[in-house]
Order: sequence, then C-alpha cells, then structure tokens
Amino acid sequence: MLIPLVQGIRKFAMSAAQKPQIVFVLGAPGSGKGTICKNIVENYKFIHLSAGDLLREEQNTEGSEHGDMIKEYIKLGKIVPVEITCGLLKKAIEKSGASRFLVDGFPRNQNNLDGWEKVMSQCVDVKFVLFLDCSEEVCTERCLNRGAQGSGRTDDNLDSLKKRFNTYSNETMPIIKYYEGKGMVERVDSNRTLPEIFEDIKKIFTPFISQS
Ligand SMILES: Nc1ncnc2c1ncn2[C@@H]1O[C@H](COP(=O)(O)OP(=O)(O)O)[C@@H](O)[C@H]1O
Ligand SMILES: O=c1ccn([C@@H]2O[C@H](COP(=O)(O)OP(=O)(O)O)[C@@H](O)[C@H]2O)c(=O)[nH]1
Ligand SMILES: [Mg+2]
Repeated sequence: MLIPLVQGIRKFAMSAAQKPQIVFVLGAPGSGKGTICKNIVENYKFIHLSAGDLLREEQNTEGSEHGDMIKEYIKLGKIVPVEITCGLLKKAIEKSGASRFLVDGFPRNQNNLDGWEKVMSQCVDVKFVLFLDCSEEVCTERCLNRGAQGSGRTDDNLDSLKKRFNTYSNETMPIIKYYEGKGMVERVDSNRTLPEIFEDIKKIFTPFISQS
C-alpha cells in the first residue's frame, strides 16, 4: 500500500513543479513593457507573450470573427473581453510547452483578472508582477515617437493615447494595487535609461531564476 501512496505523492509533487511559471508585466502604454521583455528573454529563459501583439495578430487573421471588434477596441483604448485575450494566451502557452512566460500587458482590468483566474489558475503558477512605473509625459512622448518611427499602430496618436491613459488609470492601476496588496509586485522606475532599468531587472530576475 505504501509504494503506490509514495508514487502518488511524487506524481503530485512533480505535476505542481511542472506548472508553467508566469510573470505579468504591467505599466502604462509606452512604459517599456515590450522593450524590457525582449531584454529579459535575451538573458533569462522566458517566452515573451504580448497580449497586444496577439490581439493585433488575431485582428489581421483572415476570417477571424473578432477582427473588427479588436480593431475598434484598440483604436479607442478599450480592453477587449477576456474570453478573446485569455483564449489567445492559453493557446500560445499550450503550444509553446515552455516552463516560464512573460505575459506582457495583461491582466488590464477586473474582467481580465476574473477570466484568467477562472480558466488558468489551476494550470499555471503566477509568480509576481513586474510593474514598470513611468510618468504619463515620458510615456506619451515615447508612444508618439514610436508612431513617428512607423510603428503602423492605429493607437500611437494623441487622441487614442488620452483614452489609453484613462483606461490605464481607471482599470489597470486597480489590478496592480490588487497584486501589491498580495505582496506580489516588483516595481521598477522605467522613466530612466535602458541600462539603468536593466540593472534593476537583473536584481529581480537573477535571484528569482536561481530560487525557482
Ligand atoms: N527606457 C527607455 N528609454 C527610451 N526609450 C524607450 C525606453 N523604453 C522603451 N523605449 C521606447 O519607447 C517606445 C515604447 O516602448 P515599448 O517597449 O513598446 O513600450 P510598451 O510595450 O510599454 O508600450 C519604443 O519606441 C521603445 O523603443
Ligand atoms: O490584454 C489586453 C492587451 C491589450 N489590449 C488592447 O490592445 C491595446 C494595445 O495594447 P499593447 O499592450 O500592445 O499596448 P502598449 O501598452 O504596449 O503600448 C490596448 O490599448 C487595448 O485596446 C486589450 O484589450 N487587452
Ligand atoms: Mg507593448
């Protein structure tokens, strides 16, 4: 009787250890989420999943039933219903089969958080939230520059940016606060230069990787 029990425990322990680890990366539009995720991926074994990129890809997929809706939401800086975004993230996580993911730009509101917890909480392990804290002035300038440099995005203009910042303050900040209350937020001042930010990133990710 003892052997099957030990085997059972071992099997359980293994499956818990094998759950993919998730780090959410949040911050205002232009705070540097995509840029910093790229840097992390170059230095640590993570897969970068940008919720915004996945939505833009879906929007451009011929025959997608959600394409028009996503287009409209992005231009207005509104948050797409979680069923769509979480579905895309889940598919990408499962397809990749990797063990660590940076989920960039999600969860952005309560609907995102509720939907994620309902579908994902059993099968992944959210480790912490990397919060890139950056002023609205700096972020606006960076997004306008990104637009001027040919990002091709429909939302890198002043009109959409105002709406995106509203959404960020009213809907995303409460999610960051929620995780802060759980002691799960690593805050980095991303107003600074990239080398300065990367120094802080190293201080967060090197111990995390060696402990996990
Ligand atoms: N620390 C930084 N200093 C200067 N420019 C930056 C910095 N971080 C990002 N950028 C630039 O600002 C723009 C927005 O960065 P991005 O990583 O796309 O932010 P987000 O994904 O948060 O919108 C990009 O053009 C990027 O090259
Ligand atoms: O989980 C998400 C992520 C993005 N978006 C939409 O996609 C836009 C662009 O998001 P992205 O993260 O690419 O912008 P960034 O903050 O990186 O500039 C947002 O304003 C939203 O309209 C969304 O609805 N849900
Ligand atoms: Mg981005």
